Amino acid sequence: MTQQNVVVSDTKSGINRAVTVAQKPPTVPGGYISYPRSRRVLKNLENNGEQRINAWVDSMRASSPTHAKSNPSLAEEQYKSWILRHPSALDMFEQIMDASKGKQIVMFLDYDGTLSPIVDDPERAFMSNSMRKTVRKLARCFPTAIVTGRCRDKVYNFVRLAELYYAGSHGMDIKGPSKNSKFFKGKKAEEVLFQPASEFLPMIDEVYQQLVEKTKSTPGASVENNKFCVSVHFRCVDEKKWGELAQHVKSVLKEYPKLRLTQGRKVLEIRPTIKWDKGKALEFLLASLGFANCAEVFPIYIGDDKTDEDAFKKLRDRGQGFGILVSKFPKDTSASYSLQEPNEASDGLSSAFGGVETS
Ligand SMILES: O=P(O)(O)OC[C@H]1O[C@H](O[C@H]2O[C@H](CO)[C@@H](O)[C@H](O)[C@H]2O)[C@H](O)[C@@H](O)[C@@H]1O
Repeated sequence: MTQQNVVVSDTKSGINRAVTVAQKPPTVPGGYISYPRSRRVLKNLENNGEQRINAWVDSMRASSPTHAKSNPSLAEEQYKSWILRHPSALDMFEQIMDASKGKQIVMFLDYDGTLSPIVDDPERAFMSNSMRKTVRKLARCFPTAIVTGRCRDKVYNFVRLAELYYAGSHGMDIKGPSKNSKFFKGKKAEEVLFQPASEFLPMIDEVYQQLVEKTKSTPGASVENNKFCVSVHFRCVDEKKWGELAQHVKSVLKEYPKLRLTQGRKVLEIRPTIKWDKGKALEFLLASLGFANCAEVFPIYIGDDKTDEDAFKKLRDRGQGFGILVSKFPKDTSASYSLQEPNEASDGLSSAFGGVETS
């Protein structure tokens, strides 16, 4: 990423600033466990071509709950051993609170699959009122950010809380709350707008149009324009057609070496090749809040899919705070803890932080 691509009102936040590891992760059972992660970034399609697309389709099949259900006893065994390594955040509440004592908690929340349940129609992934209440409560206590693959405006329309930070398009579109946020008053934090991929906008629009055209012939496929990235949805496509749809995506992308593919839940996401992801967005937001080199911060990131792993990993590398993966099924993850579903996340957050005194 070059300096001229950056639009940032907080020049002190240091996008490229090194962050020191100031503290060890909490030593509770199931704390940071290092797992070899399957490669999820399908980069440079021209070179990696066929095999990678096939590997992605295979991995999507393998991680589909339908396949887990085909061998329930094996699935149960695997889950038991996984949950020992990634215990429920609800059960570990006291340990988590102990580890965060005396530190400033900063909350990072993914949207789809974390704050809202996964549904077939991405336009109808609404957040419940009780979840909104919980997030509002959280934001009164801690700086809170939504970090999502969605376009920032769209996710704002779902969440409708002005007091939050929003990092849309996988962190390529970050906007902070207005200056009257309580976390700005007399503090180091500054208002922020950050769009490191703005030069890609025309290219993304072009690719979006082409993908819409190319995928028309695949029943159930849909394409979503997330401003700095594009999602091609597989959820409503017959599994037998996944390979074909992935080939369509590949055929469009081969003309755009400056774009790359990542994988989410039954979705392929097309985004600029800049070195930016949810982990970098987390780091950027911490720096914007004045916590770049601070040992007294305790970031908590809750997310459900592969793109959230960059943030989980960032926390592990910083040795601060922890990640919570929302999943009913065992997944290779750098998160420390787990929650089963968005409802659990709502209940957990509400009971965990509902009574916490604001600083
Ligand atoms: O980073 P996230 O907030 O998790 O966003 C990632 C993608 O989420 C959305 O897709 C997912 O949720 C849809 C609605 O429940 C579901 O239909 C789809 O299968 C999931 O992949 C969103 O529509 C995508 O654009 C985001 O990239």
